[in-house]
Amino acid sequence: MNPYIQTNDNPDITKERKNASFDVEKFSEFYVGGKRVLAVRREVEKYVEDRKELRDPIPSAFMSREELIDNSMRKMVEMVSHEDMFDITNIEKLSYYASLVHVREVHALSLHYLMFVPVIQSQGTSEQIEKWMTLGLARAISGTYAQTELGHGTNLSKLETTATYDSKTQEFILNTPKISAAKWWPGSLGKFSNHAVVVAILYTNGECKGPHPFVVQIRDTETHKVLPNIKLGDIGPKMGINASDNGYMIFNNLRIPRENMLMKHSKVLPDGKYIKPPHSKLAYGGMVFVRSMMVRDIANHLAIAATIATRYSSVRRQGEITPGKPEVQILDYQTQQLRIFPSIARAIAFRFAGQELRNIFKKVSKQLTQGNAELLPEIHALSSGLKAVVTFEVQQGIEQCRLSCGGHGYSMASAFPELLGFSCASCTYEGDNIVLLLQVAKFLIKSVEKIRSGQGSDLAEICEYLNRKEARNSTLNDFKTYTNYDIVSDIEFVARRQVFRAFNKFEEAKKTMSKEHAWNSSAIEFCKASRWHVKLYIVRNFFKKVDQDAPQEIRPVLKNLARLYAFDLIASAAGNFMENGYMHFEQIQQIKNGFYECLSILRPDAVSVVDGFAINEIELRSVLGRRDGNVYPALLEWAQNSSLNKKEVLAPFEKHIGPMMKKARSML
Ligand SMILES: CC/C=C\C/C=C\C/C=C\C/C=C\C/C=C\CCCC(=O)SCCNC(=O)CCNC(=O)[C@H](O)C(C)(C)COP(=O)(O)OP(=O)(O)OC[C@H]1O[C@@H](n2cnc3c(N)ncnc32)[C@H](O)[C@@H]1OP(=O)(O)O
Ligand SMILES: Cc1cc2nc3c(=O)[nH]c(=O)nc-3n(C[C@H](O)[C@H](O)[C@H](O)COP(=O)(O)OP(=O)(O)OC[C@H]3O[C@@H](n4cnc5c(N)ncnc54)[C@H](O)[C@@H]3O)c2cc1C
Repeated sequence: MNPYIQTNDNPDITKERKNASFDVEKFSEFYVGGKRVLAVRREVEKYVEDRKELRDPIPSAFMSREELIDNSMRKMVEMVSHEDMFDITNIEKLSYYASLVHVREVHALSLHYLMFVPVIQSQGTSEQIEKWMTLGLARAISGTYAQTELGHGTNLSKLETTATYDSKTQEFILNTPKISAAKWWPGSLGKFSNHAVVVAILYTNGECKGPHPFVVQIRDTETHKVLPNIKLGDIGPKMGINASDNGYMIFNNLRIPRENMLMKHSKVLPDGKYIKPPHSKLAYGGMVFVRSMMVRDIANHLAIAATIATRYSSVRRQGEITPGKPEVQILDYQTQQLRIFPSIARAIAFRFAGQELRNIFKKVSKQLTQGNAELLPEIHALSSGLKAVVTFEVQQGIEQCRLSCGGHGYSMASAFPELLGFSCASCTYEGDNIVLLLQVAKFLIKSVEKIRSGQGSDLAEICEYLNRKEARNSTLNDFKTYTNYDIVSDIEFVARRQVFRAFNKFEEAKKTMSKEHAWNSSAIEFCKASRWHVKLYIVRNFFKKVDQDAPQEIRPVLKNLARLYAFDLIASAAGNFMENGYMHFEQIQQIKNGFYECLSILRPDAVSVVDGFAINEIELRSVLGRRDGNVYPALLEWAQNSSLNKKEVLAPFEKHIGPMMKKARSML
């Protein structure tokens, strides 16, 4: 029994659902992470559906910025008051609940829960955790994470906000020495947070010790007025995420107690003596945490976009394939499938990679709490790489899905503008993608150095392919007999060659210039190497998940999607595979044929696969993607929310165009 089939739905979409070759419910269970997870999601959905107060009174597209903020804050306070749902001991349930209430908004406590509280928890001493976490978890205070400045975001060592220790008073003096040092961008800083973890350059006993985190109260907890020696404000409207008051902050020699420096890893003793952390980058742990959370979350945005585009394309009829026959569903066009189906496959590939990353992150966090930072570089490289590759491809995929919906895709009713606004931001926040790819490259360099110095057996598992023996040619003969193992081996070959190419270029360049200039002159090759390394990880993980974990009933549909993903990857980088004859022209043709076959195998199942993503209507928030496929009446109804439709003749007409035309008529 397919729960998506209901009476009064658009007949085309119903027909699609009836033709599915697999059990949608089984697919959903596997996709979301198990039967129990799906049941919890349904329980949360019902809960939110039944409570009007947790929902938007009108579509958010029709709200002004003030209304957006008011509505978001109202929902946030309502959301947290339902303690059975907002249960911080059950992060899966809580984050799904929050995503249904807030959809694609960053609300006033997003940064509080995502960065302020976790950073205190991971970087604070037990006394600091006791003090700030108790207040934070009770929501007696609300905090944000203020690191980026007007002049510096990426290059943390050159941040300019200073925290100078005064041993006489046992205080830090926070200061913004010049305009470029103003904090700029932190979410919820502009108007709502009353505390912040501020990252500032520490000076003690006259020595600079680099960036460190400090807990700073920035507004009065009773009056909410900005505290003396601080200037705060909103930075203005952005491409998206406008319910959030991203803000600026300027300090004028603000004094805070010594106890406000988060001192789990590095410490400043009362006399100003500095104690180094066990690993110099432990203070960056908050960013690693968010990057590890982002991957699965942003993959879901691509799943949403693909759902909208697929459902809409199944009910939209335009043009003919056979002359004289009725207009076809646009999903039948092969070019439409090219625009949408790779996004369906990627959404799944990225979700599985995000799930795996979260599992690894949990393992590393446990080790870190026991003082073991051995796996920190590995998780930093993996989370940086996945964040960079996934956010970029999600953003590109959403745009392809938008284009596939023609004019209606451009309307806010489609949800694409807000999906795009969010995904564009995710390419930048938590580290610009290029910068993060270069971080991955540093990790790859170390692996190659190990191989070259005869320590190839000592590589992280994720880099073991770098030490495999070179094959001279791809063994691909016919795509039908091209096994998952062969596909991975061929992608490994290209990834390995690119990593060594970048490394060799770097080594060569170092002979004639400084290491830093050599690095810059090899950076494009290194970014390519990092991308291949990450994409290889994603493909391998996708196949592993399908071959080892997927239930038998849904394995064929998932296997087709995994192959579609891999064939697309190879076909769109054919040059890399053909270089030096590793693959020849006919083999690339085989890959393309395989890709075309994957598209046509997916076609009759496409609607059911996106149904299988189990995305609730509230989270979808799209007229084009609605489950019942009744798009046209819904678009007309949606447009009635426009304030322009409230009056028949608008004042600007009476004021400007009306008189102009009247005058023109009188002169004829
Ligand atoms: C409860 C919630 C539930 C669900 C939510 C789910 C999902 C969330 C989804 C959405 C989010 C929604 C809302 C949030 C919205 C916005 C939030 C945005 C917040 C921010 O943007 S905060 C600011 C982020 N800023 C950055 O990321 C800056 C990027 N820069 C850097 O990371 C670093 O500066 C650097 C890595 C580029 C360089 O650092 P450096 O100057 O110190 O460099 P060095 O050359 O000295 O050292 C490099 C050396 O160090 C290693 N290294 C670097 N970082 C790390 C690390 N983190 N861990 C370990 N090692 C690290 C690096 O590899 C080099 O090593 P080497 O040995 O020297 O080669
Ligand atoms: C919506 C949104 C929310 C945000 N929220 C927060 C927040 O809550 N708290 C917070 O502290 N910050 C926040 N930020 C800031 C964000 O983290 C930074 O914008 C981001 O880290 C990039 O830094 P930047 O803006 O200084 O870019 P820059 O570092 O100036 O980068 C600009 C360009 O220069 C290139 N570049 C820079 N350095 C290098 C290099 N070493 N090698 C090669 N190329 C380089 C980059 O690739 C990029 O193309 C937010 C940003 C956005 C958009």
